[in-house]
Amino acid sequence: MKIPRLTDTTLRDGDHAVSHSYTPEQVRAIVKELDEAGVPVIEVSHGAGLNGSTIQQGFSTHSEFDLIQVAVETAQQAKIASLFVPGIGTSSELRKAAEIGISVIRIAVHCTEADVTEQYFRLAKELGLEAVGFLMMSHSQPASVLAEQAKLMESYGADCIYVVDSAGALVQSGVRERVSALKDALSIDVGFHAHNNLGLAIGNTITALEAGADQIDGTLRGLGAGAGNAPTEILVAVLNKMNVDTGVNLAILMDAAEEIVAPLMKTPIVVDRDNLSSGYAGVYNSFLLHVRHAAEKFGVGVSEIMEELGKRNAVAGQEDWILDVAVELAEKKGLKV
Ligand SMILES: C[C@H](O)CC(=O)C(=O)O
Ligand SMILES: [Mn+2]
Repeated sequence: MKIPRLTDTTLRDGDHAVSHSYTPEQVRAIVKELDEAGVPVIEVSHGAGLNGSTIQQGFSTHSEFDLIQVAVETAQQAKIASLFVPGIGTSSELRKAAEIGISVIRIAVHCTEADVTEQYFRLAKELGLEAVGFLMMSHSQPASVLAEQAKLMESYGADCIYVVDSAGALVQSGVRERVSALKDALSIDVGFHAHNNLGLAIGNTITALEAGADQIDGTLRGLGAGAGNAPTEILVAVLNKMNVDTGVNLAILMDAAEEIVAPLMKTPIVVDRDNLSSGYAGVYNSFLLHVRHAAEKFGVGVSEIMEELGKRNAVAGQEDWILDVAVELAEKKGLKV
């Protein structure tokens, strides 16, 4: 197995889990440790990507550009990345992040919408950025469709394409099929981004590497949307045991996870009924907190809402469906709405 490039997204995927409340001091502390540990890429931005601080996606406590600035100033060796979702972010935010000093932009779309990314890949290359394609909700399409979408992004100038298990819905055979299909179709790197809704984030990430993935994601303590991601410190420990030396210092990661990130978590990230029902139904992890609020407001179950959203194949940007489903379920039960 080749040595993968590791991206830590505690300060982006984890932003969902802390309800977009990261402070400059927290960003400085986490970047310092990840950088000293030798993590090559650190992703920092609103959980929904640049310009994500909105009523729909959740307002940030601090300007993401201030947080990105802190990260760029703190990192000595690590590249700083940001996420970009067309339709949430615009070219001006992409330019601003490049001016601040990010080196990598990860352009994320639903896995059938690659065609809307062309202008942003072109702009990213014009700005001298490494450009990574993020095919979100990759469980929802067969490997052949993902390969077609990935080839489109490659033609636009992408340097790597990720299979993104946004719902944590993939089992290992599904990971293997998708990563292998992209490896066969592309001449650029392939990555994998896991969520842990079925308790498979580590296993799926190792399966992705065995299928040829070149890049993988993790978050300290697994701090990410919903059921969280593959914990970076566990990934490095497992890879060490497999004699795959990422060059990342495990002890520093373990201390950072234990002493900096864990205290930020209001509740530990576990695969509870909410997260399991979400992954089982194939619902986007960043819907979780919105679904919990709607379930409480209308007196219906989280898992009931998740099951219905899964049936409707809700995708990023359709957070408004959460309220519709909650109201319909409450009305069916004869509850006051
Ligand atoms: C915008 C999403 O949070 C990107 C991501 O991390 C995922 O789809 O998973
Ligand atoms: Mn994610």
